[in-house]
Amino acid sequence: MKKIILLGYMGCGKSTVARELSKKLEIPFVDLDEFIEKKLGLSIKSIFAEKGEIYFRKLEHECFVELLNFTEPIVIGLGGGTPCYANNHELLKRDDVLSVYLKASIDTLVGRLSLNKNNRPLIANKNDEEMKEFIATHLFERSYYYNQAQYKIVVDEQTIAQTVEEILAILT
Ligand SMILES: Nc1ncnc2c1ncn2[C@@H]1O[C@H](COP(=O)(O)OP(=O)(O)OP(=O)(O)O)[C@@H](O)[C@H]1O
Ligand SMILES: O=C(O)C1=C[C@@H](O)[C@@H](O)[C@H](O)C1
Ligand SMILES: [Mg+2]
Repeated sequence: MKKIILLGYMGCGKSTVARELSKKLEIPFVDLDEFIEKKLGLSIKSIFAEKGEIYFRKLEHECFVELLNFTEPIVIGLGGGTPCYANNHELLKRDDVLSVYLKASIDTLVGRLSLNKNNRPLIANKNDEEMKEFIATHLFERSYYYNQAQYKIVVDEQTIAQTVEEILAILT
C-alpha cells in the first residue's frame, strides 16, 4: 500500500481526518508536527521562538524524508507549511505515495482557527480581522504548492467521516 499524505492549510483538518483514516485502514498515523516535537523534546511554538523558522523548516524537511523512508504503510499528516518549503512539494508526486490536499475556504479556516490559535505560532497573536487578511494572502501564496498534491478534496461542507470516505474511495 502507498503511504498516504494529507496536506493543506492549518485547521483544514489534516490531523483529525488522518487519525480517523488510520483507524479505518488499520495502519499507523504519524503527524509530522508531533514527530518533530518528539524528536526535539520541544513544542513547535518553542522551536519557532527559540531556534527560528528557518531552523524549523530544515528540520521539517529532514523529518518528512525520514517518514517517507519508513517501509511500512502509514498515514502522514503534514504541517500546514510543509509542501511550501525545501522542494517538499516534489515529494508529493512520488509513485509510492498518495497525496491529498484538503482544501478549505478562508471563512472555514478563520472560523476554526480563531477558536484554537495559541499553539500555532504564525497566527497566535492576530485578532480575527488580521487573521482573515493573513490567511487570504498566505493561501494565495501557498496554493501553487498545495495544488501539487495528486488529489484534492474540498472540505468546507463535509463532515470528517465524509472526507475519510472520499479518501477510501480513491484508494479502491
Ligand atoms: N470536517 C470538519 N468539520 C468540522 N470541524 C472540523 C472538520 N475537520 C476538522 N475540524 C476541526 O477543525 C479543527 C482543526 O482541525 P485539525 O487540527 O485536524 O487541523 P490541521 O489541519 O491538523 O491543523 P494544523 O496544521 O494546525 O495541525 C479541529 O478542532 C477539528 O475538530
Ligand atoms: O502553516 C505553517 O507554516 C505551519 C503549520 C503548522 O502545522 C506547524 O507546522 C507550524 O506552526 C507552521
Ligand atoms: Mg495538525
